[in-house]
Amino acid sequence: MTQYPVASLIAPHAKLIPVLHVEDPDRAEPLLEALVSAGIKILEVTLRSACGPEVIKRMRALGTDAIVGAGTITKPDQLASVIDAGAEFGVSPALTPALAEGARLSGLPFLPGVCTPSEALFAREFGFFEQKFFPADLMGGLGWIKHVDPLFPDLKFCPTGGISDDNSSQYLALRNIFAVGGAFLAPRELIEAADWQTIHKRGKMSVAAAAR
Ligand SMILES: O=C(O)C(=O)C[C@H](O)[C@H](O)COP(=O)(O)O
Repeated sequence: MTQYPVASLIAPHAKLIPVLHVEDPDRAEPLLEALVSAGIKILEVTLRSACGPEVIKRMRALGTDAIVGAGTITKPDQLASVIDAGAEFGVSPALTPALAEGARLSGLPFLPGVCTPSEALFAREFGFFEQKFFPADLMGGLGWIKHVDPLFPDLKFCPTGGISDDNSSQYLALRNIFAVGGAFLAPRELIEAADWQTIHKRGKMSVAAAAR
């Protein structure tokens, strides 16, 4: 069965994926620099804002070794614009047959959102062995991940929703987790305030907390 790997894009030292909401494209460059210099090597620019593709394009143009993906993909017709912008992977909060088919045809490494065992199997049937578990905190957190591990040993998850420095290392200690994601790594308010120093400082603290 075909796989659309995201985990293989992620170096072993880069297991934190900031989920970014950016409303002003001019924030793209300093935001990327603040995160990369803190040790963050992969990030997800969401399509919650209309300028998401532009932010991705500007981040890619900087030529850092950070891996830049697109998040909040909910419709197949959004795939072309993020691929054009240079997104290296895509993430959805949930999955439909049309989105699964679109993602598969696009060839973009893709992380579909799931939150039940049935959804995990549905995504697997489309060839997605790496999945976003969202919203992790509301749907069972660590317990859910531990329950599904023996049932679906071929699946790996990136929990998102309610992840923080207080629990990231507990999630990352589990065999079937390849990364965790979250807005905590660069909250929207700090991006809007252009507070790059705080984003950088917190990023470094988060990298250290995840390695505990
Ligand atoms: O935007 C998307 O595509 C989503 O699926 C939702 C985000 O991943 C979560 O909202 C992040 O959760 P927090 O870190 O708890 O804020």
